[in-house]
Amino acid sequence: MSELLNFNFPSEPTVERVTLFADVILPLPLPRLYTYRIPLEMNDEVLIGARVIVQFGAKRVLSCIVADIHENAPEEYQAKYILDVLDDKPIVTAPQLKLFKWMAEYYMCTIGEVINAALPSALKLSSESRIQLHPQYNPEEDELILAAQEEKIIYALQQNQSLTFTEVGNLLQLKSYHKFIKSLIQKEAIIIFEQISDKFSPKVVKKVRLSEHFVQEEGMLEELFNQLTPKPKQLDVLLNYLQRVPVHQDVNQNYKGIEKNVLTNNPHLSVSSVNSLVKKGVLEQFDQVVSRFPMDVEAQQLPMTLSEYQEKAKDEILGLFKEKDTVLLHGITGSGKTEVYIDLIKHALEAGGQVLYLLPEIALTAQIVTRLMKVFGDKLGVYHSKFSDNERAEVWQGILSGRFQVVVGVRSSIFLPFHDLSLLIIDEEHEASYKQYDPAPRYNARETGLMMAHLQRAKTLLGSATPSIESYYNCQTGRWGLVSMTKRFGKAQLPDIELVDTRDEQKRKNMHSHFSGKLLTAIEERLQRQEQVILFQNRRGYAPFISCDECSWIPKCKYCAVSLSYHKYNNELRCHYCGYHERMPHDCPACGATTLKSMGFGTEKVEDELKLMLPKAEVQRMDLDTTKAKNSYQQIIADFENGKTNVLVGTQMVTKGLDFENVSLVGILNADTIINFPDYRAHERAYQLFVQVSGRAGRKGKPGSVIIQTRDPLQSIFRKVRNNDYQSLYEHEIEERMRFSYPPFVRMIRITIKHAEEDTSENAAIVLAKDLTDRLGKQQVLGPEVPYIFKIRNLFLNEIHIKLPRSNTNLRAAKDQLSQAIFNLKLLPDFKGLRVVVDVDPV
Ligand SMILES: Nc1ncnc2c1ncn2[C@@H]1O[C@H](COP(=O)(O)OP(=O)(O)OP(=O)(O)O)[C@@H](O)[C@H]1O
Ligand SMILES: [Zn+2]
Repeated sequence: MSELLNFNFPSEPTVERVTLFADVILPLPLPRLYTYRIPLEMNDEVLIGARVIVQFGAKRVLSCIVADIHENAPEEYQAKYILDVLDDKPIVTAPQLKLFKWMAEYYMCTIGEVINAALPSALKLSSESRIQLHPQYNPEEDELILAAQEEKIIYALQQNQSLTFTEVGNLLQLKSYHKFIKSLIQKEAIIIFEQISDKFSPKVVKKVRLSEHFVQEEGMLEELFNQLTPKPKQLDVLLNYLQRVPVHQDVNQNYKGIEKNVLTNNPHLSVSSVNSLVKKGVLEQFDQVVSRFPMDVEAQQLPMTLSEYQEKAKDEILGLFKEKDTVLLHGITGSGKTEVYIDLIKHALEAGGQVLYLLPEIALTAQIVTRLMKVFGDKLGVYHSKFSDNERAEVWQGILSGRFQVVVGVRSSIFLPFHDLSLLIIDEEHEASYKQYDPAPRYNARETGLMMAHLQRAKTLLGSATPSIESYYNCQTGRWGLVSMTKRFGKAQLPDIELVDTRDEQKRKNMHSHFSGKLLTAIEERLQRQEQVILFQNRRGYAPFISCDECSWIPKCKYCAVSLSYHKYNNELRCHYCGYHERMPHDCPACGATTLKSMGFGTEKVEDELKLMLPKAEVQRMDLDTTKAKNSYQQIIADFENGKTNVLVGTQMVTKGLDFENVSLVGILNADTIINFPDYRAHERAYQLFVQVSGRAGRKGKPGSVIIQTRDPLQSIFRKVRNNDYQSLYEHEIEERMRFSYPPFVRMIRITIKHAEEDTSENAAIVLAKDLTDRLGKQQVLGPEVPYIFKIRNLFLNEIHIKLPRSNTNLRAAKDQLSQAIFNLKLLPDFKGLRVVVDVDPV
C-alpha cells in the first residue's frame, strides 16, 4: 500500500504529448489508489490535488482527488480514461496529501476513508450530485455569455429547480458534460448541492439607498429637499437616512445603503412615508444576499492588554518555540489562556503564516468566535459540523484563496487545506472529544494536528488547566516545552470546594430528591443575589432506566445490550447507543402492574425538579437533546450570558472552557458515577472533569464556590481537586501507568470483533488473539474479552487490546502484522460477515 501512496509533486507542468496516468483517491474505503489514463487533451489540465471525474465500476461516476501523475500504465488492469477535470487549481494541498497518507497508515484505515471524512460533501460529486441555479443569478437580467449547452442547462433548471449530473448528461446527450457544469459554476450561474435538504438558502435582507442621481449629480439633493418641504414626514425619513449614511461626506457610502427595517421600525418615522419615497424613486429598494460569514466586520482591536503574568507566559512560549516545536501551556482555569493565544495569533499573522485554533466542542466556539471576531474580523473562518455543506465548502475555498488566514474549529478542521500553517493552537488539549470513535478514520485531532504542524513546520501550542498525563509526560522528558500560569486573571480567585456526603444527608432526611439541603440553600442564596448557577450531571435524559416495582422488569434495547433511558419531554424510552426508541409504556408489559418507576437521574430530571422546587428560577438545560438545532448552542449560551436564565443544567458540555462572569456557584450532583468508571483513565478523567466544571465559578472578581455531592467524600481524588493539586495527580498516575504498562509507556490498539452470532464473534476473537500472540508475543496481546456492553446494533462484540512498545519501527511492523492477521481471519469460511474494527490509541 505504501508504495502506491507515494506522492510526487512535479515542479514543472508537463508539456510534451506523452501518455500520462493519474493515481486517484476515490472517496471510498478502497485499500489502494486507482490509476486512470489522462486523455491527451487534458494533459495540462490534470493537476495533483485537483478533482477529476472518473467512472468507477459499471455505473458509478464520481469525483476523486489526483494523488500522483506518471507515465506507468497499471499492469493488472486496463486503465480507463479520466472523464473530466473539475478544478483548474488544486483543492487539496501538497502537505494535506502527505497528512492524509500518514493518517491512513497510522490509524490503519484507507486513504479513501480519510478523503471522505476530509472533504465537505459539496466538494464530493457523484452521478447523484445535483445542481441548481445560483441564488444570485437571474437568467432574465444578468448577461452572461453562455455556450449553447450551457443555455440548455440553465433553461432546464428554470423549469425544474434542480438536476442530477446524470440528468444533465441525458439532457445534453453527451458523455463529457462536466465541463459545462464546471463552466457554469465558474460563471456563478449554478451551484452544486448534495441533498435537497441541504439546498443553499442564502440569507437575504431588504435594503434601501438613495437613487443614484440624487447623489451623483450636482444640486440634485438640494432640489429634493425643496420638493419634500411640503411633506414633512417624508423629509424626516430622508434626514434620518442621511444621518446614518452621510453621503455629503462620502458619496460612495450610499451604495451600501441601510437595511430597510432600520427606517420602518423607527417609531418616529412613518412606514407609509418610507414606502412613498420608494414608489417615487427617491429611495431605491434592493435585496442583498448576506454571506453567512459577514464580510464587513472590520477588525477592531480591543484594548485588552496582557497582564504581567500573561506577558511573561507569552514571552516564555516564544522563547521555547526557538528550540522546540511544541509547547504546553498549563494555566489554571480562568488564568486567561485565551488572551495569550490571541496575542500569539496576531504575532503569527503579522509574520504572514496561517493559524488554526482547535477547540474540542462546538458549544465552546460560540463564545470564542465572538472574542476572535472582534480582533481578527473577516480574516477569521469558523468550521464545524453544525454548518451546512455549502458553508463548509465556503470555508475550504476561503482558506485556499487566502480569504481566511485564521480558522477556529473543532476536530475536523485538521482536514482543511492549509499550506502555510505557522501556528497551531490546541485548546483544552486533554479533551477526549478530539478523538473520533466512528466511522474511520478513528483519528485524534491532537496527534494528527501535531503531525500536520510537523509537515508544515508550524509551531504547536497546547493549552489546558488539566493537561493529559501523556502531554505532561512529554514536557517532563523534555520533548515539549512547558509554561505555567498559576494565578487567575485580575482579582479572581479559585473557588472554594465543599463536599456533601449524600449518604449522611439521606440519613438525616436532608435530601430533597437529588438535591442536598446545602446545595438547594446555596442555589437560593445565589438567586437572591442575582448571581448565576451551573449544575452538572453526567447523564442526559430524565432517567437512565426505568423499572417495575412489582416484578423488577427493566426495558432493554431491542438491538443493544443496554437499558433504555427515559426521556420525559416526549414520553419516550431511548437507546443512547443506536437511537432506537419506543413510547413509554403505561403499565409493565411483564406483569401488568402500573408501578413503573424511573431510576437514577439525568439532566432532564434535574431541570424538572429544580423548576418545581424553585419556581422563580429561570432554568435552562444544555445537553445533546437541547442542542440539536443549528443555533441552539448560541441561544442557550447567549441567554445565560445576558442573565435571562439563572441556572444552567447540563452534561459535560457545560464544563469546558465557558466563561461567564456572573457564575458564583457550581454544583456537581453525583460525582460517584464518574469516579467509578472501569478504565485506566478514570482517575485522570474525574480530576479533569471536577476541576474544569469547578473552574466555571468565580471567574471575574466575585468569589465562587463549588458543591460536590458524593457518597464517599474520603476518596483521595477529592483532596487533589480541592487543592488544585495537578502535580500529585500526575505523579500518582504516571507511576501507575509505568507499573501496569499503559500509555504513554506503550501504544494501545483496540480491536473490536463484531458478528450477528454470539459464538462466531467469540470464536473469531479467540482465533485472532491466538494468531496475534504468535506474531507479536504474549506480552503484547490482551484478551479477548467481552466488553461491558456486549451487543450494539444487533452485533455481538469481543475485544482484544494490543500494547506495543513506543519505538516507531516496531510500530509499523506490528501494524503490518495486525493487518495481515485480520486479512487472514476474514478469509476463513467460518467467519463470514465478520466485522473487525481497529482503533489506534483508543480513548
Ligand atoms: N488581559 C486581559 N484583560 C482583560 N480581561 C482578561 C485578560 N485576560 C483574561 N481576561 C478575562 O479573564 C477571564 C478568563 O480568561 P480565559 O477565559 O482566557 O481563561 P482560560 O485560561 O481560558 O480558562 P479556562 O481554562 O477555564 O478556559 C475572561 O473573562 C477574560 O476575558
Ligand atoms: Zn440500541
